[in-house]
Amino acid sequence: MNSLLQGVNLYLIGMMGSGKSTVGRLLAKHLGYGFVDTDDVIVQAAGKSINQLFAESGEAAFRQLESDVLAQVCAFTKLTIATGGGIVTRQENWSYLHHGLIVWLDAPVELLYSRLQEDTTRPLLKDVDPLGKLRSLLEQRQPLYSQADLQITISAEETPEDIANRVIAAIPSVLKKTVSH
Ligand SMILES: Nc1ncnc2c1ncn2[C@@H]1O[C@H](COP(=O)(O)OP(=O)(O)O)[C@@H](O)[C@H]1O
Ligand SMILES: O=C(O)C1=C[C@@H](OP(=O)(O)O)[C@@H](O)[C@H](O)C1
Repeated sequence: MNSLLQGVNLYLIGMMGSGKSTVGRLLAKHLGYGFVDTDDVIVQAAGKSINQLFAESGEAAFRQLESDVLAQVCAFTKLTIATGGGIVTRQENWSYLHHGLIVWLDAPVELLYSRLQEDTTRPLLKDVDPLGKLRSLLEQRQPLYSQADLQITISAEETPEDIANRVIAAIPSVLKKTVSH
């Protein structure tokens, strides 16, 4: 385990497609941590896909489930947690996120779009203009994502392993900052 983190959870935030689940799994392995994807927990608990939940119960109901899952996950330590892209939009979620170290995977919308073009599992992208939708979501959420402890700006050339290594390398500097505040 990364002794500097001392079991503190790592929360990955960022837009859909930024790589939270992919990089999160690698980070968990590197840190000797468990891995949780809040979307997966919601799907398992509800017995429905995210698309079904949005269609049948609406986004507000999904957001409530998301907050419930986050609250439960926070009770554990030694976890890397890939959150859903919209988790930052509820103020109450921030008190949970701040239990751990918050890492923002910041990827350009064009890269998100290229990764999610063929994807049918993100209900918010079922839009006549999915690229425009990604742009407007990022514009709304950027001030929220920027409240993360650590911002990792991602380029198209980087592999998930490169990004995970960069997060690990940056952790000591963030911990120092947190202590000196
Ligand atoms: N660094 C990367 N390079 C290439 N493809 C990636 C990278 N990170 C993620 N992907 C791909 O992009 C898509 C979205 O990644 P995912 O981890 O599900 O993002 P998120 O959890 O943030 O929505 C997946 O198909 C994944 O394989
Ligand atoms: O950005 C969002 O509001 C959402 C992102 C998705 O998670 P990922 O960021 O893991 O794709 C999922 O929670 C849902 O489709 C809503």
